[in-house]
Amino acid sequence: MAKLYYLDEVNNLGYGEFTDIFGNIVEHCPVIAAAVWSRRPFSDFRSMGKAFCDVLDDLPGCVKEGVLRCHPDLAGRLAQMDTLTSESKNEQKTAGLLDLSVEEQLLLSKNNASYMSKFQFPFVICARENKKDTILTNIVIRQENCKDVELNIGIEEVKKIARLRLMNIIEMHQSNI
Ligand SMILES: NC(=O)N[C@H]1NC(=O)NC1=O
Repeated sequence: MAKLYYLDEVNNLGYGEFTDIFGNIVEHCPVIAAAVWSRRPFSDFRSMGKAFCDVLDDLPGCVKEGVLRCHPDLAGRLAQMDTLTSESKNEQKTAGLLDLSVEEQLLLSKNNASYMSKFQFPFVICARENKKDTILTNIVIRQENCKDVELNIGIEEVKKIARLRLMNIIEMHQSNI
């Protein structure tokens, strides 16, 4: 089990250590953690989570697209090669995406490709808050949206993923130190 950090420890970290620890709160985007560092001290878990959300909200649209592009396709090539980050692998596993039937795999691959071709960024959804059936439904429905709407939905999903990843690293109980 990975070490859990108390907020008072987090508030005292230098930016190098902070970025090492929180660099994948947003998938493959350590620059977001490096920006969040300067928003310390955090009074509670909520304010730390909000700092990640605020940095994401402040990004221009083209960089938000870049953040989405740092996410792997669900049950895509990286999953098949077993080269996902440990966070993404656990999330995809929890949703049942690493255990698809041949038909489900083909359906998801086809929709990953058509979504990408329409929006030029991958379909992003918080896998831990969904199951494979809702993901397979959502990837079809969301292709009806326009690009601006999908960019916003994608970033909101990144925030949900970030909040759950943060919960795995931050000790929620008060430190007695
Ligand atoms: N494409 C996509 O949604 N990927 C992400 N979703 C999630 O919960 N973890 C991921 O890596």
